[in-house]
Amino acid sequence: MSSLEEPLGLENFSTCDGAGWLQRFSSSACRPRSDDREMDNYLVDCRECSSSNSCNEEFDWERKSKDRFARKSLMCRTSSLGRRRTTDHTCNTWCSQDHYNSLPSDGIGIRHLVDKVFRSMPSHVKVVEVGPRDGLQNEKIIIPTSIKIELIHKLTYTGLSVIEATSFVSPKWVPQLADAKDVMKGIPSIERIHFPVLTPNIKGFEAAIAAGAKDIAVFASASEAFSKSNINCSIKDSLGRYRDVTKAAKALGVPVRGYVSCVIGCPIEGAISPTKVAYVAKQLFEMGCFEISLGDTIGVGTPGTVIPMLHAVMSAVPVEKLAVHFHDTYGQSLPNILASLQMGIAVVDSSVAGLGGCPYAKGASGNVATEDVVYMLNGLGITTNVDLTKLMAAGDFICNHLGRESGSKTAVALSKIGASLKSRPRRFRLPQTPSMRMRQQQPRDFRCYLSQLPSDIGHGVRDCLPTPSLTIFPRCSCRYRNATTTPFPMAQAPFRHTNQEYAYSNYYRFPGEL
Ligand SMILES: CC(C)(COP(=O)([O-])OP(=O)([O-])OC[C@H]1O[C@@H](n2cnc3c(N)ncnc32)[C@H](O)[C@@H]1OP(=O)([O-])[O-])[C@@H](O)C(=O)NCCC(=O)NCCSC(=O)C[C@@](C)(O)CC(=O)[O-]
Repeated sequence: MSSLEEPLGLENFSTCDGAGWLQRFSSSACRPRSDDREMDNYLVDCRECSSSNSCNEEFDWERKSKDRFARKSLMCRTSSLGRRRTTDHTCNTWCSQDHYNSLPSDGIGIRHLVDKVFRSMPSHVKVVEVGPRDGLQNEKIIIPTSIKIELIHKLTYTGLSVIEATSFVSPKWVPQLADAKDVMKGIPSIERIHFPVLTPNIKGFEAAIAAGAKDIAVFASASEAFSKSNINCSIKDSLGRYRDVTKAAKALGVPVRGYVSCVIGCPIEGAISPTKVAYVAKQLFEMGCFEISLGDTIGVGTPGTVIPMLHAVMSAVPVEKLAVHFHDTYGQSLPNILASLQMGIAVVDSSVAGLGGCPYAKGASGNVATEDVVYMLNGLGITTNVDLTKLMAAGDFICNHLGRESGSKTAVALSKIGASLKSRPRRFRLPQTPSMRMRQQQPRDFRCYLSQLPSDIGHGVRDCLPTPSLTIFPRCSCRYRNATTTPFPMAQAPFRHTNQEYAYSNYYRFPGEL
């Protein structure tokens, strides 16, 4: 038995039916037993401590940070209009990275406080967007290729550096992604963004390369039963196939990402041993995958089961090569991500608007929503380079098409706040000039300004450069014309509330005469 296969003592989960289902994945076995005196004493101590004055010192930092927070939001609500940031930004203030850059005056920032509590958190997290692939693969009604391409385009404006585009799998198995080749044709060529595609075998790999893929991913499972139902072969056979794929990819200099699915539980087998996960992850890593994404495919994990799994995998694969991929079936994704970050993981997979589910994992809900991940990371002062407003616009787009509400709590909450702010009278004064006209003589500034506009509108205007003019009229309506004065289709549409604010806050920053 190799060291990888040595038991960690966690694989003896009992298998049970019905109500026992949840227990199969819980870590209740790790909780203190009621007869554990030491633990009882500890709990009593904590309770006393939290209600006694003697502990004031320990909790002082917490109170101070609350005070600062309250002061800051008050400042935001009352600050005058001549400043760069407009006042009415309650929701933006909460969720933007800027909030964490403007630290409290005594120099102790939120990031510092976060560091004190969560010691080994990364300062930057790479968010891997899997919405166009994992998010859409389970949709029953076939989504037009043009919509998939448009979604990818919208995601490219958000700052994401990895957007998983599609899969080159059998169309009989996943009909939704039968248009993989056509999707690839519509993907923009942007240096800084990677668009990996899933390939289950050498046939898929060849098709992906022929379609122009520059990054690929292979997907194995830690569950024997799931491997058979998902890719119709055993774990051993799948690893054999992936060796061929990684070899072929290496010859072409194509980077390969490896997935391990069912890292906590399997819809057929139940709980999965961390040692099995570590074994499959190690195999993928050794065959040349540059990153291993650990997928809780059916979303049954909690920090209590995720931590031991990560612990086992980290003994086989360096932590900087690991990513986590959570589905949100039981609402545990964010705590699981937080636990993973604390263990040093700095790559998180997620899906815009929480789209998703695996066709071969019944009951698996969507991936954790990218908006929720970015909101949490912003809150922790961890950078992602992802623009939440643009992300929400991409989420709105696909949700409108699918005719359903976003699966992101952040997106739902922020759009509700946006809607209620819209109905309130505006607090800020408009600029002195009744209209601002930016002409071509300032092409650089103009472009810079446009790049800050909401992506769908900014993109359209950029298309008609170098001869556009842009006029922002009071009352926050925005119109575009090109040189031939053809009205731009988006021109008539007034900005949505959040976008209005966005445009105005940037207006104050815009250099040059207006
Ligand atoms: C692996 C196979 C192809 C085996 O499928 P199979 O039926 O065993 O394969 P086969 O070799 O017997 O071929 C059957 C037919 O499929 C064709 N074929 C064979 N390969 C390909 C290919 N690459 N692309 C297109 N066509 C292909 C092949 O040419 C043949 O066509 P026919 O002669 O009948 O006309 C199939 O089982 C399959 O496509 N499975 C993919 C299922 C899938 O995509 N599942 C969702 C992935 S999500 C996941 O795994 C979890 C993850 C990654 O998201 C992480 C997480 O959430 O935790």
